[in-house]
Formats: sequence, C-alpha cells, structure tokens
Amino acid sequence: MSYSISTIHNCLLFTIQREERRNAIDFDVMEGLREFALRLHEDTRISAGIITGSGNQAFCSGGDLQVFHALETEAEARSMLQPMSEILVQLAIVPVPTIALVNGHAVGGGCEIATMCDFRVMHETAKAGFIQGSLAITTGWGGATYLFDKLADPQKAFKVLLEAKPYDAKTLHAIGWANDLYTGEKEEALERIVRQYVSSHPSVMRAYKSRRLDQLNIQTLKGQIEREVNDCARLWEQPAHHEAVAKFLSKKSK
Ligand SMILES: CCCC(=O)SCCNC(=O)CCNC(=O)[C@H](O)C(C)(C)COP(=O)(O)OP(=O)(O)OC[C@H]1O[C@@H](n2cnc3c(N)ncnc32)[C@H](O)[C@@H]1OP(=O)(O)O
Repeated sequence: MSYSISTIHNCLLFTIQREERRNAIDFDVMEGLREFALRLHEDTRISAGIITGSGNQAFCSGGDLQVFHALETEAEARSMLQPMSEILVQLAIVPVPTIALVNGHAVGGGCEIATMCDFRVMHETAKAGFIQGSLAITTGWGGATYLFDKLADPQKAFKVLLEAKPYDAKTLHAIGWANDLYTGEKEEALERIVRQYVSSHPSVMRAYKSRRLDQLNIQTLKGQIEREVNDCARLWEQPAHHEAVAKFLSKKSK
C-alpha cells in the first residue's frame, strides 16, 4: 500500500508510504487522500487531520514524474490535475483543523499539499518550495491559491512562486509558511502537535474551524483553483515541460 491512514489520540493521520520515491504522489496516493478527506468529513469523533511522509528524507516530492510523464497533452494533464485539485479542496474544507508534519523535503505538488493544510510543522533540516517553475509549469493542484491565502504578505507569496526553488526551514518560518519548527524524531513531533494544536475539546476544534471557513469564499477559491489547473495543463503539453522532466528522469537512470 502506498499510503496508510491511522489514528493517533483523536487525530486521523495520513502517511504517504513511498519512501523510495521520496513520497511522490501517484494515482493510488490520490485515492488515499480522497478517502482521508471523506473520513475527516464524516467521522465526528476526529478532532484534527495530520498529513506526513514516511521516513526522514521527504514529506512529499510532488507528482510522481515517472508515472505522470505518461500524460502528454493538455487534456491528459487535466485528467490528473483537476481531480487532485478537487481532492485538495475537499481537504481544505474539512470540519477540523489540518496539519502538515513536514518531516523532510516538500517540493512541487508536495509543497501544494502542505500549503493547503491549516498549519505546517517542519523539521529544521527540511526544505520546501514551489519548484514547478523549474519544470516549465505552474502549480496545478491549487497551491498558488492556498499560498496567497496563507501568507500575510502577498508580495512574499508571489516571490516564492516566481523563484521556484526550495527554501530552508528557517526562511519559511520567518515568512510565516512554517508555523513551528522541530528537531529530533517525527514521533515526538507528532505527540507535540497533538498537545499543542489539538488540546481543546473536539467541539471547540470544530467550531473554530467553522469560523476559519467563514473567512473563505469557497466558490471564489474553486474558481481561482480552476484557473490554476487550466494554466498548468496548458503549459504541461509544451516541449519545455517534457524536456525538463526527461532531464530529471535521465539523471535517475545514470
Ligand atoms: C504534478 C504536480 C506538479 C509537481 O509536483 S512538479 C514537481 C515534481 N517533483 C520534482 O521535480 C521533485 C523531484 N525530486 C527531487 O528534486 C529530489 O528527489 C528531492 C525530493 C529533493 C529529494 O532528493 P534526494 O533525497 O537526493 O533523493 P533523490 O533525488 O536521489 O531521489 C531518490 C529516488 O526517488 C526518486 N524520486 C524523487 N522524486 C521523485 C518524483 N517526484 N517522482 C518520481 N520519482 C522521484 C528519484 O528518481 C530516486 O529514484 P532512484 O533511487 O534513482 O531509483
């Protein structure tokens, strides 16, 4: 199985289990995230959702470049980008807070997933960034929309997207992307997250998440994300993107 869903205290924990590919997202993990969102919507005993990656090297390295390389045209790209963006919207609007435990690198789509969550707790040696630009595409799962919503300074969000590079944890903490940094083991960080972020009564957690959702206009959010999907799909079919992916994959075979 390329993912697991378990409970820790009264939280639901989603772990991407693809350490050998730095927890890249394939179609199976997409289905897992759909199931995770559904359970967070339906199980009223749950107080929070946490997403992390297996091992210590990566939270998530984005889309699986080997698997998604088979998608060539704009329409083929959209057939993956659109459902994934819809899954992330479903996760963004779950009735409980969500936390990304960024245990290692979070790049590309991995950074989009972490940014969609309400909070990000990051290992001090991890790096994260919207590197899509270096592959001649844009964010396509809603990441830019979530970033503009999460960072207080839209200029900083804009710059982070344009620079298309991974940043260290200290920098991400300073600009407000990472809410907390941790050292040591992931298991200890998980316990700390539960103590720190999930200490209130479940009904309090849910009530405050409702107030947070009051701040979002879901229809506007969906419209912005749809435009993001369109941009990414359009750029996806261009030779510049396929060449950049082929370059990464050829490094792998050497
Ligand atoms: C569709 C949504 C849009 C996107 O997500 S676009 C962005 C796609 N992601 C990327 O370009 C990131 C590619 N990966 C990397 O830059 C690095 O692997 C990363 C995450 C910084 C980790 O670096 P290292 O710890 O040095 O690991 P490494 O490069 O030696 O990789 C270890 C093995 O994992 C594989 N891998 C890493 N990221 C992958 C990916 N996204 N898709 C498919 N395979 C991936 C990599 O090829 C390598 O495999 P192998 O051991 O050579 O067989």
